[in-house]
Amino acid sequence: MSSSPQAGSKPGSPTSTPKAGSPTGSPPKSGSPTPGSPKAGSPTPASPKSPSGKSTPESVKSKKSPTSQLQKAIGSGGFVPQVQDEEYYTRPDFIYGGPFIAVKLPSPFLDIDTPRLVPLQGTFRKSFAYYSLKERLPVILTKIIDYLSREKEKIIRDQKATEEDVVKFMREVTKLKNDLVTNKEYAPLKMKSPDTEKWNLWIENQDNKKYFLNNWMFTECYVYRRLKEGCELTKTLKNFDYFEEQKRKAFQNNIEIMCLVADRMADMIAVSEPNKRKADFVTLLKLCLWANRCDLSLSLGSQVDLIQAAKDATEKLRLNPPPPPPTKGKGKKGKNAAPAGPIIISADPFQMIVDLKDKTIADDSNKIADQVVNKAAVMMDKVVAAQQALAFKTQCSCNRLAKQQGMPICEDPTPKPDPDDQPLEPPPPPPAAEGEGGEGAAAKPEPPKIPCPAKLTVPQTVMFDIVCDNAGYELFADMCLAHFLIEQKIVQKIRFHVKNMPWFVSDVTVRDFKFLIEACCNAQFSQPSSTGAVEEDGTPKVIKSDNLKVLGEQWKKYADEGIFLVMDEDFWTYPHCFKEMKKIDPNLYRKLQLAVAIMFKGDLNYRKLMGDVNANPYLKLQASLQGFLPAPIIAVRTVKSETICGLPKGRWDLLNQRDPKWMQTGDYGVLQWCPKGEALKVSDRPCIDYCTKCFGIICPEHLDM
Ligand SMILES: O=P(O)(O)OC[C@@]1(O)O[C@H](CO)[C@@H](O)[C@@H]1O
Repeated sequence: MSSSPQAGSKPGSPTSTPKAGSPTGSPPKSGSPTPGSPKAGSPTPASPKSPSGKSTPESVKSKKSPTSQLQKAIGSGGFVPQVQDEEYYTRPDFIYGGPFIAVKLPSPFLDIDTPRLVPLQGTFRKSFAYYSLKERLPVILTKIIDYLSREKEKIIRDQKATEEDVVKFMREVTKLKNDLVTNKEYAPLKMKSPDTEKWNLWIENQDNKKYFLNNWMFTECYVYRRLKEGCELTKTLKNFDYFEEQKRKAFQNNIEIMCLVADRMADMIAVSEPNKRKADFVTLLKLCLWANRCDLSLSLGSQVDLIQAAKDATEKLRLNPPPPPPTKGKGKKGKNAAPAGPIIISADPFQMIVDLKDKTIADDSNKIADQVVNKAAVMMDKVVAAQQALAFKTQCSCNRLAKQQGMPICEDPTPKPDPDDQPLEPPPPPPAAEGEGGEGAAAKPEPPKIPCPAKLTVPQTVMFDIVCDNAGYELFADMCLAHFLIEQKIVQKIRFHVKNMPWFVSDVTVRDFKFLIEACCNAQFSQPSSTGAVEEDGTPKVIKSDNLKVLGEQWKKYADEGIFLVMDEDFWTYPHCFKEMKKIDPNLYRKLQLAVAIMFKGDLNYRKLMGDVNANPYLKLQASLQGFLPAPIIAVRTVKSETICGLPKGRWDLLNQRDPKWMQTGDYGVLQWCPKGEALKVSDRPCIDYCTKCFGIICPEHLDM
């Protein structure tokens, strides 16, 4: 039997998840034994090749014998189901009076790519989601188990942890991996943490609770949240970052590239005429784009060495040169021709930008540079005007707004002085200042003038936001852009949004942010160039970290002064796409509305912008955002999953013809711009601090707005 659906089977609606795999509509039953379940957790060497040429560990391969037994049972007509598919095919059913026999059930897995506008899911066996859940994520988990076992003593020493806790965490990861590869249902979180109830409710509300059969976004985020829970369940590993060692190595591996960039920064931040300033802005945007290749989750935790990667890419091009552009008409290159591309990819980060020009398949960088500068100038005028006119509304209205919303009014829990304890004689009034009322007039202390966040419609400073992706070189590149925007006086503050837990292997946490600044300050690198840079006399150039240290020192100052602000709001590690932010976290949405523009970095953020569906590649970015318009948006990402928008007509089809897996490699990039942002109005709900630090009298000061 073949489980492949009809080729032309209709995709679901953009919002509805297709009832995966159950043509009858009923969800497949679980709980029956899964033949040939892989032995979870056995740390494993790599083996079979993935679509992108990566290898898979032994422990996640389907075992030969059960699969071939199964193949016998179902006949050889269809594809051989993978381990986690099997329970749907052969559930032992008891026939009254007879033996247990295998019963064929319809498979929930479809042998197709993700249909257009349908959420990315492990259900679609030709998709990167399926491949990622089956091959990538188990390897990432196996590597944690390997690391815990290999470095146990060091972890105990560094984390001041007990051996018992390391073993406990290892067991949790092993169980998680086993649950994933055998496609179990999500287990609720057990450890009481501030977000536990929310997560358990979200799990409860999923139509399909199985790892492969629910939306890829939910499953992946859930796996990273469960990893964190593995640590929360211990006494001594609560703050342990199991990816930290990999992130630190990644920084070291790319230090030469960072030195090269730092050497150019002095020239870029110096006062310059508008054309040069624009060209530098564009260059830095592209640097940020290609730095997104340094993603340790795509490389399954293997180090991404950019110099080596450039050499590999050159070799790949040599073996598989791009076809020449079609000669249409007078031999002009058609607008949508498959890119011819260069034959050498330089390891020099600035040359790389030029070499990869044809791989930047949507490039709004010029528009971004122009419009961010213009919008920032307009905003600067408003901010200055509001400050001069003292136009910020400082009277707290939160009690009124709470009443209006039908919310309970919050009482200040700080104990009030007991009137019975008051001295009988009131203290004499302080002497009135000159000109301040008549004799005996008590000088009322002036309440501090703090703008009420619920009433802010103009930010207190001009801010540019970066929703960060990976630590190490990618964060370094983001900071270079931030530095440029500050030194060129385009904006006054940069808000870096990072994750509050170890996330997708290499995502930035607050600790990584601080580490990068410290590591730049302390860098001590001096080596002959490995990118082929030479002095005038032809001798290899010695690359040094002097300018990198200068950058580090400046960033430290910025961070101390609040000009660089790092924020790790919970929403970034929720399993939700951004179109849901306004409903789930209106305070964060409101904070973002105060930015002059928000740059979203990386593939995962891009997926969240697209609603994690296989988007229409020819629809404009603004329409693809499905209403998520807190401020003008810049999407910067190397393509590592099957969703994209805003391509010129025909481009997606051409790229697909050439290589159906082109969206999985990270070889292509987009720099896209949506200029529209929703205007910020006075809020109809109390401020973000209501009931914690604000009790309707004075709103606390906000440095992030
Ligand atoms: O966000 P990033 O670092 O650019 O990429 C993260 C990534 O490797 O992980 C995601 C999920 O596994 C994929 O979509 C993507 O390939």
